[in-house]
Amino acid sequence: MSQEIWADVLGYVRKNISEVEYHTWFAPVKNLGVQEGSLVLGVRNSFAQEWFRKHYLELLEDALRSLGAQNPAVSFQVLPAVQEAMFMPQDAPPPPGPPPRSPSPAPFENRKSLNPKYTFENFVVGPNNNLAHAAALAVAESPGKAYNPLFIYGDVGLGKTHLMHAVGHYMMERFPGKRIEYVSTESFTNDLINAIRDDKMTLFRNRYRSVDLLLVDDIQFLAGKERTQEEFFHTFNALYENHKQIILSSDRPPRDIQTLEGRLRSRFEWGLITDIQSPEFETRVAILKMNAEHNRIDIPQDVLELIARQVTSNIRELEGALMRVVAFSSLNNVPFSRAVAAKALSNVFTPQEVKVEMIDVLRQVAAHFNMPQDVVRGAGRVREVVVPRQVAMYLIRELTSHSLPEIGQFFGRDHSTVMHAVSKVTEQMGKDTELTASVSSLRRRMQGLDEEENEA
Ligand SMILES: Nc1ncnc2c1ncn2[C@@H]1O[C@H](COP(=O)(O)OP(=O)(O)OP(=O)(O)O)[C@@H](O)[C@H]1O
Repeated sequence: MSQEIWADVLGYVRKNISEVEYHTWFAPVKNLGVQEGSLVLGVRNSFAQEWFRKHYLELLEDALRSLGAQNPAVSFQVLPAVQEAMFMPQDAPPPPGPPPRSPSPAPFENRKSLNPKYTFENFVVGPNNNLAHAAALAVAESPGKAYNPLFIYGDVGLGKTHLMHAVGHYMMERFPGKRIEYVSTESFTNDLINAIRDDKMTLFRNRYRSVDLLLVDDIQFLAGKERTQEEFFHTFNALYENHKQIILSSDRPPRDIQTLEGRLRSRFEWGLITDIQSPEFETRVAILKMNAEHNRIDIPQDVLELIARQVTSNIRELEGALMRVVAFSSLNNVPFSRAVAAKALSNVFTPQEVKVEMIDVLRQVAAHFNMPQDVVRGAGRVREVVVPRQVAMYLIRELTSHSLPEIGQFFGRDHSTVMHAVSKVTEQMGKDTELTASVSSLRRRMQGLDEEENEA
């Protein structure tokens, strides 16, 4: 997780200093993770340590602030000499900026590889995308036979590229040795331009016409490019006639792509056209959950739900929001809660008022005292149970607007029991240090970071 934070920090730094400075100082830094809210950076020697403290501390703190850290803290550690000697560039997190290019024969600089994350296993199926998913799976199982071409369209960030790559991965596993080419329409166009310029058209044609699976992203960008359309038309025909699979993605259906030649449009309609819509709430939560599990982040369901309510249309943004919340909580060293999530996202989205519910309080109190919720809410009369129950009643009274009888009902008691609990805890506050600490930490947790929120 701290790798994401570090990548964001580097992105920020890079925008604010020269390239030379960046490569001299920042490229060799090793991210040692976030410890107690402080970003720990490994540097090569004590000279570098001093230099960072003097020249870059503020910049790094600003970078953390931009990620939501309230009291940004950065510390430096000199790496042991051995580690330094072994400290090869590949140890460093991927630098921000364009992704490294995979080796490709000149003049085709634009060959892209499949993203390892974009597999069928990592794709959450919901009512918004189940047809596209089923079609992609069918194509992966019988390439060139099920639907050819498969045309997937939908708005930005909804999983079109993910599905295309999933077919690629599936085919690679099932049919090793098959040639798979993934290209954006822009890259296809650039390759064509380069091939024409360098007189390498035969190479270009061989490359695209000899594949078993051709994945072309953002085909809407063919609009208005006559020469590219012409070339793509021949590529398409060559592959189609040889029963090779073609999958195209676009932000709109073929009929809405302006200035697309009729013969291409009709070919795009030969196979199956399927769309992906914005995910509904449950699918968004499922996507967040899967993401969290993948990154081994233990984040409560209600926090995921809050994030899913904030970001409704674009899955890339949804994932970004989760990362923001995770970064925020780790940089400020506070546990996840709905209030923390709302705070982390308040710069990006309209702040949501987070109302504390009785059930939230019960859940947190039960977790704090390491006890099942039913027991806290139940009828037990031993002290181990009575204290947490009284604390829960006290905090509900303080943090929600429920009346005494309502709270009583929630616990299956009458209002006088609640009143007694509230005065009992009030009386003990300040005297019983353990209880005081428990109440304060629970309050903090439910209210977000600090007391000032109580007044808000
Ligand atoms: N159903 C899903 N389950 C899990 N992750 C998903 C799903 N749909 C999309 N994503 C994730 O959302 C992000 C954006 O998806 P992707 O890049 O495939 O979108 P796109 O539709 O191709 O967008 P663009 O039009 O910008 O190219 C990716 O990280 C992808 O893994």
